[in-house]
Amino acid sequence: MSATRVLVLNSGSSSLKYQLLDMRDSSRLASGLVERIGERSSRLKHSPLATGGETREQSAPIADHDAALKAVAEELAKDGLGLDSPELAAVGHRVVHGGKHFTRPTVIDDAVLAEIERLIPVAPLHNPANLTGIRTATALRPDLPQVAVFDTAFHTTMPESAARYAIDVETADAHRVRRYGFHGTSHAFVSRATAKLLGKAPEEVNVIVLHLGNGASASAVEKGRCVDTSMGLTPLEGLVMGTRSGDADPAVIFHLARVGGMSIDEIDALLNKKSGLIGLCGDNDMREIQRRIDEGDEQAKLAFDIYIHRLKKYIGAYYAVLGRVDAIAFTAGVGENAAAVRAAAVSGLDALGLAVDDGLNAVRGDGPRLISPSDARVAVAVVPTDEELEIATQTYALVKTTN
Ligand SMILES: Nc1ncnc2c1ncn2[C@@H]1O[C@H](COP(=O)(O)OP(=O)(O)O)[C@@H](O)[C@H]1O
Ligand SMILES: CC(=O)OP(=O)(O)O
Ligand SMILES: [Mg+2]
Repeated sequence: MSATRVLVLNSGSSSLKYQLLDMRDSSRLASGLVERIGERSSRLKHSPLATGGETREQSAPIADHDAALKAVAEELAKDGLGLDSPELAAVGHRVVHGGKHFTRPTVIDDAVLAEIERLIPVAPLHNPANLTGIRTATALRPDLPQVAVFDTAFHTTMPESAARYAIDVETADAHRVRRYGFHGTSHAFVSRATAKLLGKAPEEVNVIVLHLGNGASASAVEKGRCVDTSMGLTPLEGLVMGTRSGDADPAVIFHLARVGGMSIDEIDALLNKKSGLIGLCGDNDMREIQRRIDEGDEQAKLAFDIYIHRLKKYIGAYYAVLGRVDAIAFTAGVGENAAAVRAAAVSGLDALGLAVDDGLNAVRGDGPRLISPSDARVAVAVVPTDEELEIATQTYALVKTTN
């Protein structure tokens, strides 16, 4: 097969991230981002890496994900990398919710589309955007395989003891209420990269992965297989996130409805969009929170402390789930960049063999690196995630064999 390029689309609720890769050597030909889709201040940033050209930016209202992808296709075409290229082998789509049955990357057909659509109620921020990306890409290149790579796939190995909520089994099964987990492509990629950093095979190590981006989740990976993860039926459960509350007593919802007079939709928006760091201190960007803490802002400090407290609880919980831990890996925007978060998350955990070396932790770098003292019992590592590369790799492996 001569076509060796894969376009990867990662559609978020208000953003579209994309990369075009050549799978002969996994090199990036172009990458970019459309932000604030649906707002008046939308922005497209496109880096034509293959031509070595300057990054191009444009600000103009982009109404929805359909318009966003069409604008991206135009940018790619300017560099001779348009969707009409015969060198394009497939489009790989990040699909956030794949339910229980999609355990691997899947070529999208009508039945797959219908299933992704059926799952919208449990991924209302993500699956609609993913569907638009798929439909628009299909319209632009109907002959091309469109592949879905599911955030939930890596977590389908969780045992029932971790995947089930302790609620009435009949009701739960009737409505498919169970813990699915998300960010799986990242947890899979990072747990493998962590094993490699330790000079081991994935089957030889137990790793706790902390994916701390705007959305955040932890996972316990035993010998390469996920055995627990912090997100559940939806990406709302678990850690404190940029705008999501993470764990809260479910009775908070009844209370806000009965006593606070809020509707279910209002509570949904409150917990998903107006909680977490932004709800606690008005900022969801860890850089801004750290700047405010440095200036003595107590509200920002409390938000940080709540974020860290939750993170520590999950480290302890997954330590217990795994029994033996070889490494803890920090990844995504906060995990890769915020040294203060990493230091605070493991502080006081010496009895568990966990510590960071302040010098190593402060060093900024691009690749996977250890930040624990050389004699530490458990390795603590910073392992940059690359969801786009992982999606492209899985997509290309699938179309190479089916074409
Ligand atoms: N240099 C930095 N220091 C601290 N936090 C950072 C830094 N750069 C990015 N972040 C954090 O990373 C977040 C974005 O992470 P990312 O993994 O890109 O999220 P997402 O994929 O959910 O958009 C930002 O909201 C910010 O909190
Ligand atoms: C599932 C999820 O939370 O994704 P993101 O971090 O991209 O919002
Ligand atoms: Mg992300």
